Amino acid sequence: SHLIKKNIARYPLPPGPPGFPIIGNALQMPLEKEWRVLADWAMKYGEIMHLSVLGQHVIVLSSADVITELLEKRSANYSDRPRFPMAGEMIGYSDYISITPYGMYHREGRKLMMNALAARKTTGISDLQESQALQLCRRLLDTPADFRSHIRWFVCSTAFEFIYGIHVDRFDDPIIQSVETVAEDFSRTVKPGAFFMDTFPFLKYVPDWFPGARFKTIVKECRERLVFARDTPYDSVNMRIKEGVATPCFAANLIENYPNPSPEEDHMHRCTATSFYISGADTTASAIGTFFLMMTLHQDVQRKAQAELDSVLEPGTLPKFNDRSKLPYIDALIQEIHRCGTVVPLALPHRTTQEDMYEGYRIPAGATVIANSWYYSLHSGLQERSNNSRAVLHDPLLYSEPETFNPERYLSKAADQYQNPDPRAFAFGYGRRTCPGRLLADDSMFITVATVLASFNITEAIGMDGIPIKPDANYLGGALSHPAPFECRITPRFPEVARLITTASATRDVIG
Ligand code: HEM
Repeated sequence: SHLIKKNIARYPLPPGPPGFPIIGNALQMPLEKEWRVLADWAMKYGEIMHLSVLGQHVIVLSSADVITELLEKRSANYSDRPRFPMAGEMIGYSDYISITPYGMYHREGRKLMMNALAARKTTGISDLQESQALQLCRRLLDTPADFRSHIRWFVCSTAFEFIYGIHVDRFDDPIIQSVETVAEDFSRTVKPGAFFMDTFPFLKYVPDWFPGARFKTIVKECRERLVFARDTPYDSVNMRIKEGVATPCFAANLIENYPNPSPEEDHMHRCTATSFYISGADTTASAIGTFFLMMTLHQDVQRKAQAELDSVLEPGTLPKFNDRSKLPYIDALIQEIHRCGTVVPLALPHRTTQEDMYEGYRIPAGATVIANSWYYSLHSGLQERSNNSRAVLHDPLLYSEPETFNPERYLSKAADQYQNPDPRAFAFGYGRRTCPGRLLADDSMFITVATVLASFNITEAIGMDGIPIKPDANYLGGALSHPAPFECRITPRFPEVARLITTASATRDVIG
């Protein structure tokens, strides 16, 4: 093996944009919407590229083939995460599944999550999602203009109820606000290069009083918020178990199944519970946000989806999970939402454990490996440019006219099985790091999309001047991408909607 290693060392690194001595491509790395620039570079340098950022090897993968080969087939070597000195070690996120190094701790945490989610149909999670979707509609009925905070309420309260058995009625509940901030902190600080700290790890040793050391204060605040969000709800479940009044939930199950945890186990359980929230709420909210945005922009798609619902549902009823197999257009719509509004455009960075070879190129050990899953831009200007860039969900070879929002592309698949692959195969990441919450997120999307479209029309908001406002479909964000704030008009499809929602939720409450 020594010989093989020596031989690999002779092979070149993959091609990439020329950098400067020492800092490499650091100055060329955009701080916003990196996926667009990386997609442009990929057109020039190919599906596997090498960048050097302050001595760190970064390998960018931009096609389904190379991603499948490396991140999936060779996943044993591509499943570590880069270290984030600030976010990971100083704030403490490295104990949470999404960026914890590959190994036992990671495997155990994932297993706990996957087991809990595999049983979702029988343990009441699906029932919870159905009733939460009705609550969401009731809120949309009462205060439609606040739809963005209703979406956030929906994902947060569903997560809280499932993890801690705590019912949260209001979005401005202090505990929800605190975990929301933690999720934002995470997205901001985990983005590679977002913070100088993670680019210049030695700054970790700068004393607090040093001018410009404000990041130390930020780290301290982030850390305190994280500890609060991790322990407050978990402790309350512990308390309720002692008092004999706990309701079934993920945390209560853990506490009951492991009656005498070691301090390490207890810490791991707390972090795993919080991981559901940190990784699951913001992501799902972004995808639901894209749903509202796309419905505002594409009335024809909305009409078709509603026509399908009307043809399948008994009059006077709202959708349930049982209806899903009869709603192929709704499923195609969800696929197109994942493609166009890619929530995690660059997945999360992976890291190689050992040196590797691919098509004559050397991939160093410890390299950061980024998969460019992104597709999307409705931006004028970028629309032309986007034809020249390359990334999986945006690859014209896979999805013809990738700029067009068109759910039908998935329905005519029989014509060519290699065209229009299900975007969920990319949108949830890759290999042994693929999103463990995928099916839960997919259920949330289905029940929200179906219930909202059965009940409401979503159209452009009307400005003060009486003219409809067309949202400009811009995306913002750190590691996660969100539709920029926009307005839309949400009106009941027919007069009995209010009664329908009330009756359906009342039936649910009785069953629950
Ligand atoms: C639309 C919703 C969602 C999207 C688009 C999404 C996407 C992703 C992506 C792209 C990754 C990175 C995979 C990789 O590194 O290759 C990921 C990781 C992860 N997601 Fe999700 N996710 C969503 C919802 C959820 C939900 C609901 C949960 C919780 C139940 C969740 C929990 C996680 C966790 C724990 C990880 C880290 C996995 C690991 O590092 O092993 N996600 N997700």
